[in-house]
Amino acid sequence: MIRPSFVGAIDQGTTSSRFLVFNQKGDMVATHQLEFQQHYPHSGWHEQDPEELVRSVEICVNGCVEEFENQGHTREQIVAVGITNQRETTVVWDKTTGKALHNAIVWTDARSQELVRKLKHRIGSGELNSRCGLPLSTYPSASKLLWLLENAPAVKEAYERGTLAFGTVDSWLVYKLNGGPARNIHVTDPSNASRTMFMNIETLEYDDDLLDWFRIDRNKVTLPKIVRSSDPQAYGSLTTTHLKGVRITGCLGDQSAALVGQKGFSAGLAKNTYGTGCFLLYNVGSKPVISKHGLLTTVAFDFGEGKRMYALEGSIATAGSSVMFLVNNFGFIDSPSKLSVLAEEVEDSGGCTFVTAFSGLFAPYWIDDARGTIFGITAYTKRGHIARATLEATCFQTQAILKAMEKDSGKPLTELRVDGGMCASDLIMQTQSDFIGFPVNRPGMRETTALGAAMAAGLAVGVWKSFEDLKDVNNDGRTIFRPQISEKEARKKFARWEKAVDMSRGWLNEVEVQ
Ligand SMILES: Nc1ncnc2c1ncn2[C@@H]1O[C@H](COP(=O)(O)OP(=O)(O)O)[C@@H](O)[C@H]1O
Ligand SMILES: O=P(O)(O)OC[C@H](O)CO
Repeated sequence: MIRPSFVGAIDQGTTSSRFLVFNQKGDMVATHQLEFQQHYPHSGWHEQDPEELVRSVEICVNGCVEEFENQGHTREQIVAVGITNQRETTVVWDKTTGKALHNAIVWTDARSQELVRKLKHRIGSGELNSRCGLPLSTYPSASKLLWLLENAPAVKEAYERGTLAFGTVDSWLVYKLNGGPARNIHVTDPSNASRTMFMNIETLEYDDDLLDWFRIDRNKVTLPKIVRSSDPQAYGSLTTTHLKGVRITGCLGDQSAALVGQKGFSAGLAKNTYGTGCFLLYNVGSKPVISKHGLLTTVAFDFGEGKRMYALEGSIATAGSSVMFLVNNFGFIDSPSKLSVLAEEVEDSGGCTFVTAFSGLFAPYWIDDARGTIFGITAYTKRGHIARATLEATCFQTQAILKAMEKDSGKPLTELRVDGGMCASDLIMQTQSDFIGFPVNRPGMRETTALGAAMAAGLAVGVWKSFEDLKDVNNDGRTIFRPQISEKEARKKFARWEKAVDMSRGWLNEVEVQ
C-alpha cells in the first residue's frame, strides 16, 4: 500500500514557535505550539534568546510528530519541511563555534533610533529606498547589526577576527537545525533578505553600494547566501528531532508565507495578517514597485523563473501586542480572546483614540518619535472604551495603509483576505470591514503562514507540481464580513484617528526647560 505524503512547517513567530503537518489537500492534521520568553531590558528594547528559539522549534517538531504518529501515521510520511519566520529579527553568531554572540534583536526593537537619526544625515540616505525597497528606520536588520557592531564587544571582536556570521531567524534556524559549523549551511531566501537593507531589490543579490553605505565590510562578516524560497537542496536537512534526515525545502518570511498560504500568487491579490504586528502584502507582479506613500517594497516569493513576485507592504508594528498589553500590563482581561467580550460591553470607544505607537508608528506614517498615547479620556471612560480603542487602532492603520496602496498602485482593493491570531475576533474583523468599506474574507483554517511554508516546501519536492495543483486548498469554512456603517461615518472616524496620529508626533523630543 502506498501511504500518502505529508509536509511539515516550522513557524517561528514573534511570540511562539509552532510545527504543523499538512496533507496533500492542504488540511492541517497535527500541530504543536510553544511560547518562549521575551526580554525587554530597557524601554523600547526587545530581545530573544537565539538558542531558546532553536530549542522551542525542536520541542514543537517532536511534540507534533508524536501527535501525528498517534493518529496512525509514520514519521517517514513527512517528506519535506518548510520554514517560515518572524522577519528582520537579527541574530549574530561566531561561525567557528556556531554559538550566538548576543541575544537576537527583535524586529520591534527601537534601540537604534539615535543611530538611524544620524544615518539619515549621511549623504545618499535618500537613495536607499529605491535600491532596497525599505525606508531607513529601526525596523530592518541593518541598523540592528550596526548597533551590535558599535555596542556589543563580542560581536565587534568576531567582526575584527572575521568570524562573525549574520542572519535573520530563518538563516539561524537552518544553520542550527543542520548541525551548525559541521555542515555550515548559511542561507536565506529573498523574502527574508529583502528585509535587511543589504539586498538589491532588482537583482536579489547583496548590493556592494548598500553595504559600503552602511560601512559594513563583507570580508569581516559572513552574510547568508541568497537562494530560492523553494529549493530541493539548498537548505540541507534536519540533524536533530524525530525528523532527522528530512530535507528542508522551503523558506519564506512569515508575511510572504501568509500571502502564499492565501494563494496570493498573482498580481492584484492581497492579504492582511493580524499577529503580534499586522502586515498587509499586495502582490504587484514580477517587477518591484517603489512606494511614494510610505509603503515598503518587498520580495513576495521566489519560486524560480516566471514565479518570482514582488509585493507592496504596509507594516504595523503593534497589533496583537497591544492586546497582550491589556492582558499583561493593564490586567483588563486575562486572555486575548476576552478582548471582544470587554469591548462589547460598550457601544463605541466613548471618544477615545489609542495611538498604539509602542515602537513608534510604521507604515504609512514612519514616525519614530511617537509613543503610545490615548486621547479623549474623561471621567466617563471605562475599560471597555479602551478595549475598543485598542482594537480600532489596528483597523485604522490598516485603513491608512490601504489608502496609500491605492495611491501607489492606482487600483482600489475590493476584498481583503485576512489571517493571524487577532482575526479570530469577529468584532475586530467587522470593525475592519466597517472602516475600509469593503468585504473582509477570513478562511476557516487560519494557519495560512505555516500553510504557505508547507506549500513552498511541497512544491520543491513534487508534493504539488504547480500553483494550479493548490487551487482547492483551504477554500472551506470562509466567513465574509461586510461593512455595516455608512461611508460618511467611516470617514468621520478616520479623520479623528488621523488627528490623533498627528498629535502623537514628537513625544520623544527633548523638552526645553527655561
Ligand atoms: N481572540 C483574539 N482577539 C484579539 N487578539 C487575539 C485573539 N487571539 C489572539 N490574539 C492576538 O494575536 C496575537 C498572536 O497571533 P499570532 O498570529 O499567533 O502571532 P505571531 O505569529 O506574531 O506570534 C497575540 O498578540 C494575541 O494578542
Ligand atoms: O510574528 P509576526 O506574525 O507578528 O510577524 C513579524 C513580522 O515578520 C515582522 O516583520
